[in-house]
Amino acid sequence: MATAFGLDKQALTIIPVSGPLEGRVTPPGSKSITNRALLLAALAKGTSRLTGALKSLDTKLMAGALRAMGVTVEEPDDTTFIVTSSGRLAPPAEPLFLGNAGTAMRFLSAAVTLVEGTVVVDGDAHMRKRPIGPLVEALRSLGIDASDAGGYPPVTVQGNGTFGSGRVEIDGGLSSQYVSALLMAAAFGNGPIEVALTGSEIGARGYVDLTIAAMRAFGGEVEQIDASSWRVQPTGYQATDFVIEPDASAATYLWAAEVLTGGHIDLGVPSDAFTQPDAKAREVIAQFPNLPAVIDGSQMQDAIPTIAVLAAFNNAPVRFVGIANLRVKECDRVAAVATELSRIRPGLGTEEGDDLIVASDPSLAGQTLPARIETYSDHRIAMSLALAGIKIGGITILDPGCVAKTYPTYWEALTGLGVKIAD
Ligand SMILES: O=C(O)C1=C[C@@H](OP(=O)(O)O)[C@@H](O)[C@H](O)C1
Ligand SMILES: C=C(OP(=O)(O)O)C(=O)O
Repeated sequence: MATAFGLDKQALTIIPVSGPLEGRVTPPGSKSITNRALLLAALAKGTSRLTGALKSLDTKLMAGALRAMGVTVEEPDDTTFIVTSSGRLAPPAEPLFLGNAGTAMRFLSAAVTLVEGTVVVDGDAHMRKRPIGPLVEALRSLGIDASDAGGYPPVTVQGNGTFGSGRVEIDGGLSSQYVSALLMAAAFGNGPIEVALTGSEIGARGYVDLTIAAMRAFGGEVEQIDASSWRVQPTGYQATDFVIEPDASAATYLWAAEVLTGGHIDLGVPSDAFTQPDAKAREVIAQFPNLPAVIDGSQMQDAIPTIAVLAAFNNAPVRFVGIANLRVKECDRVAAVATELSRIRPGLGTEEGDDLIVASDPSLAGQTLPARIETYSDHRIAMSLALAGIKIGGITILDPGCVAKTYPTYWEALTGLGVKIAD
């Protein structure tokens, strides 16, 4: 298959647009929902058909890991996975390699406890800097033989085919994915399992809601006991056909491109149809060029780089709060956004503690400010900073292929809207 536009280039330069961006772009399927559905389908006996799915690096890594554990994952077209499973995961011949896919790494670290045998769950050099200690501790508290490398991947699990029973506590402050991972595996307990948060903080709660909705779609029984605990019944999962909605985080770039250029981009899906947390960004983005002075990013974390770049063109400065865990995403996104905005104009982005402050300047639009943007292997840094290039001349995005993690056709989406991109 031909490489999607720009993925094989070392750098791309965005040519500013003079008018509004108009057109129709449907974002790819949700990464979060696709990787939940792939796992749940693999844990269900029978065949599940997942449509509207994302085909990207993160979902290919999840699918590859499931195949390595004996699950049949077919791909009849660009948006469908057909998953056929015995309902059990077989020991893989080699360590599972999950690149920098946080969902795959965290969800599988818990799910491989259902394998009878030893499984090593590993990622790339970036993933090996993303904490996983709280999840491994939680697994151990259930009596599971699990270890990590000083709180980071690789994770080694000696599974015995079940997930224990009783109550497991987890601090979801660094990542809500730990909570989602435990909830999904908990359907294989020896009895009901209660999953309880220890800290009051838990990234974006909306991701736990997505997990619960996906579990229920695959026949799981999970009830919320109170604001910080859930009970999962030992039902396992049932194969089903499942439709995946478009990715709300991907949509944020299109919503931002729309307001930045005063255009109209039809995503083919109404913004209130999304169930993912980042859909909350739509209301915030709609306030441009009068974004709030303080934006709490805790419930729409992946949208913050997008809104931060938009904020550079806002009428007044914006402080982003509640974003400490952006420091442990694909890269330290607080530092990366501050550094790269300031590469465009010194002082445009600054860090204050874990807050990010964007010193807005509407007159940036129309200027030529050559900058070679480092992307730190982080798709969201590439995709968000590219938005600056729609209004400012001379913006070059290095390693543009990193968008393949979640949005391989991103550059095509922009060119399809009329944005000119040079090698
Ligand atoms: O559960 C999920 O699908 C996700 C949860 C969030 O991560 P954390 O829970 O690590 O904050 C988000 O940033 C990530 O892109 C996807
Ligand atoms: C944080 C992200 O991904 P993950 O944690 O799934 O690697 C993201 O897609 O922005």
